[in-house]
Amino acid sequence: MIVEARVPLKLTLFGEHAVVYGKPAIAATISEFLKVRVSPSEKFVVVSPSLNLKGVKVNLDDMRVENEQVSRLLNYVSESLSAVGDVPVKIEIESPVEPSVGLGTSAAVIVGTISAYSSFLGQDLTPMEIARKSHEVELRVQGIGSRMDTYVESLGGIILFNGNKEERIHSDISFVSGYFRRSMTTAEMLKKVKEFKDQSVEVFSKIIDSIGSIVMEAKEYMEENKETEVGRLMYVNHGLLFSLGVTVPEIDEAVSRARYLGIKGAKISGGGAGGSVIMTSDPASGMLLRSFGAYLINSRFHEGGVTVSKRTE
Ligand SMILES: Nc1ncnc2c1ncn2[C@@H]1O[C@H](COP(=O)(O)OP(=O)(O)OP(=O)(O)O)[C@@H](O)[C@H]1O
Ligand SMILES: C[C@@](O)(CCO)CC(=O)[O-]
Ligand SMILES: [Mg+2]
Repeated sequence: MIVEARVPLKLTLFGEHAVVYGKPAIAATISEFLKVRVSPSEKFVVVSPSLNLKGVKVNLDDMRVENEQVSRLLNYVSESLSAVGDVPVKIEIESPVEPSVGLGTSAAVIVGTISAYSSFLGQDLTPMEIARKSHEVELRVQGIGSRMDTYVESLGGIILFNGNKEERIHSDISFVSGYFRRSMTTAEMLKKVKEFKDQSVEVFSKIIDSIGSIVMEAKEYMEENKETEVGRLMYVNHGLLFSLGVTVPEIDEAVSRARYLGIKGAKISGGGAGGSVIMTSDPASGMLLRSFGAYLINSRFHEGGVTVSKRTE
């Protein structure tokens, strides 16, 4: 039997980083999907072409990979497998984007592996059970992190995370999005933000309080389809992420240029240090992102979360 999980990637519309410290945030699943296939095997095997591994040392006695960097990269997969079972399987991961681009690829690998492997073993988990298990794994691997990415990709939709509640939002506002290469992973950026917090407790607290206020205001405007107001808050949210040290020059320049060109809103999206940028939908948005060398993605909202299909060989 082969089991395939199809996981929508996500955009963070508002509130990244502040959400890790208990503030609200809004994330949405989009029409780009990472697939995880599980099939029978005598040993655990992981195949993931988009990881683009170079310079890997292999122990030829048992063909074991001996490389700390590789084991770190595969941590999300291996921890997800051990959270579910110990029957050896082959895992194939097919991603539409490069790893670590601010689109919740880490969460997608976890949600996909947990969904497909549990279904392969005959355990039928509900979307909420998948979300909870996936969050535990992401937190274990990263050390710091909120439930936002794993939950939104398990449950699907545009979701406001507020305290311990998830609230679905409906909005007709659409965004254009692209990504740049990143200089560090979300896990590394989360440590940097934590250092900021430890160095300037009061300033940090005011910044994340402001981000929290932006999120709650943006939620109302999103539901009322007020694009101009949503866009204005995107620029403010971006400015606060700049203050936290999460942005990079190419994204700051693209966001600043977007404002100069009259695009209603633009901001970085996700963990930062490069990664994704979102802009309100405007013919100039796609052109601008392309001119800065971003890879455009399909950011149309997708309603559903992870889905699983089974077929016999
Ligand atoms: N195709 C893949 N195959 C295997 N592992 C992957 C794949 N894509 C991502 N990963 C894992 O996820 C890690 C990237 O996670 P990271 O949180 O930095 O990026 P992201 O989830 O895309 O961004 P964000 O958290 O900001 O949304 C990689 O280092 C790797 O361990
Ligand atoms: C930066 C962050 O807020 C979003 C990453 O997609 C991290 C998290 O919520 O765990
Ligand atoms: Mg991630």
